[in-house]
Amino acid sequence: MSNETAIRTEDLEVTYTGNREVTALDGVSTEFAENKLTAIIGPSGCGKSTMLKSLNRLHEIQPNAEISGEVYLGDEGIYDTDEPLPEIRRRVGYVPQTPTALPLSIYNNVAYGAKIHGNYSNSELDDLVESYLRKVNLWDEVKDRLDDPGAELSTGQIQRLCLARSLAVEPEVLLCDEVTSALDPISAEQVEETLEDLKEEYTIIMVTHSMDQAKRLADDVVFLYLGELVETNDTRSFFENPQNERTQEFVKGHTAVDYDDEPDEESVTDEQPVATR
Ligand SMILES: Nc1ncnc2c1ncn2[C@@H]1O[C@H](COP(=O)(O)OP(=O)(O)OP(=O)(O)O)[C@@H](O)[C@H]1O
Repeated sequence: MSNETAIRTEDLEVTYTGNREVTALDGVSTEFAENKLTAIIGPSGCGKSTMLKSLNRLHEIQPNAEISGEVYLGDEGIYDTDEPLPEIRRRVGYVPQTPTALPLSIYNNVAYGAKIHGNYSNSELDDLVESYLRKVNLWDEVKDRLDDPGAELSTGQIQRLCLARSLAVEPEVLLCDEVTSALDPISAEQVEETLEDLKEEYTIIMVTHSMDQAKRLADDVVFLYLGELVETNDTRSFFENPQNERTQEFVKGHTAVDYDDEPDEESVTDEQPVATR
């Protein structure tokens, strides 16, 4: 992974306190390359969502989360900083698993963040909305109904609308949290195609439960197990030549699909083991 680093973690540790204390991330140091798509994978409960959310301090919404270590966006720490939290979250956007349209028109769903963060004329906003809807391959489907409520779109269209809304505030990094798992297969494929296009231009970090999706989409892979970083590599090396024994065991159940091939329904298994402590 020799590319420029967009964002990196240093000794990142997240503990959830409460009745049962859980160390969800245990001193993870890793880096995410610029203008690449990196998949965070691992068994259920291994800390994938915690890792993703700590990259823009979203886990702080949970009052029982304690964090140490640092996340560097370029050279700047996002924890030890005077930068306002909304600005950090603009710079590192987040697209959740469940697509939700704001209770606004399709147009204003895209323009919403830009209106808050920028100072655009009406015609500039028109151009911005069109360009981001085009980027997520949604423009042709909605150009004649921009004033309709965003919520009237299909779930898959709403997920692409959410991507457009996140991109319209010009983030440096985009976090995608299982963004296709709530979608039907056709919508999921459309969102995958959109991510495929976007990764040429954006730094995308994606949590996925699907090994096959990671193989299809990701340039690099980060593998977590019980809160620890086990292995990170470019996707082909990771799946074809895993170095760590735990990685070898993890990918063993998913090696029936050829790296470059489309998934074959009979051979695909997206089931993942559950990590045991
Ligand atoms: N708010 C919370 N309070 C207590 N424990 C939590 C909380 N959120 C997550 N955890 C625990 O932290 C660990 C990591 O959870 P996390 O959701 O990051 O894992 P994950 O790999 O994304 O899981 P999954 O694949 O099932 O979505 C798990 O043991 C989980 O039970």
